[in-house]
Amino acid sequence: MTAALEVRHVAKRFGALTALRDITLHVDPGEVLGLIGDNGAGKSTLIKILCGFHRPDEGQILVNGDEVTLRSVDHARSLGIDAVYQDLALVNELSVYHNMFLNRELVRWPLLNNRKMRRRAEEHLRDMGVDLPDVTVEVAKLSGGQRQAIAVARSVYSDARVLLLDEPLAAMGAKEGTMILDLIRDLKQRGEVSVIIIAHNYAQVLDVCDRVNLLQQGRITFDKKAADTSLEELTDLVVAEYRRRR
Ligand SMILES: Nc1ncnc2c1ncn2[C@@H]1O[C@H](COP(=O)(O)OP(=O)(O)OP(=O)(O)O)[C@@H](O)[C@H]1O
Repeated sequence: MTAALEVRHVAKRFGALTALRDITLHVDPGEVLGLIGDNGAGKSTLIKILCGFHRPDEGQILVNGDEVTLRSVDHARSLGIDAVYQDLALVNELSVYHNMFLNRELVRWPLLNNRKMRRRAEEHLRDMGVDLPDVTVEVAKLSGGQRQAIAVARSVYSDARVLLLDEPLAAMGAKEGTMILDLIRDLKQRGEVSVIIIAHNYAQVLDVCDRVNLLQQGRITFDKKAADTSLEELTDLVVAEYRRRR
């Protein structure tokens, strides 16, 4: 199977600091890959390379088997790679549905076609199982989990083929976390989108991911199917690493 996104021997340095050394990984079409690792292991740097924000110093990136140079976040997006960061890039003062259509508003000349955008946003969010009573409400009034869900839904709506989620469950309550996990499960069931997800809660990672990669000091040191590993194994690996570094 040709990977939806593949990384070969990628290295990234920030001055004297080597953040990524020799990263090789892939995510298959429709697969959910969990990326775990200690603080400072390089997870966010890798995601930022994959979404076109940072340029790697070495190595190749392949999208559907074709080597690409990701020139910018917009360029990566045009190739179907979209990242949802912790700060989300939603506009707090705008409504849910305006955020869903940010930069690609539906227009009925000379005005925005608000009715149509509202209806489409409602349909899409309902279709994705995102539970929101009112899409006209300002994003600022929503919870972190609801905002995260909207950001993910917006990326999927924009035809993303590979979704990069940097700690989507961080600082979230149980109910909100469940909504995001359900959303990811739903995406997985449809098999339309590949997901790379950074998370610190290994139980959730095992619950929602097909495969897990561990990043340690800028290297991938572990690659197993979720079904072939366990919470104990993942915890032991990270604890061993922590002990080694102390
Ligand atoms: N823009 C930057 N300039 C300089 N150093 C950076 C930059 N971004 C990241 N680093 C360094 O690169 C290393 C990897 O950082 P990164 O944020 O990728 O780790 P991480 O695994 O995502 O950690 P965390 O789980 O704490 O978010 C760290 O030592 C960090 O200080």
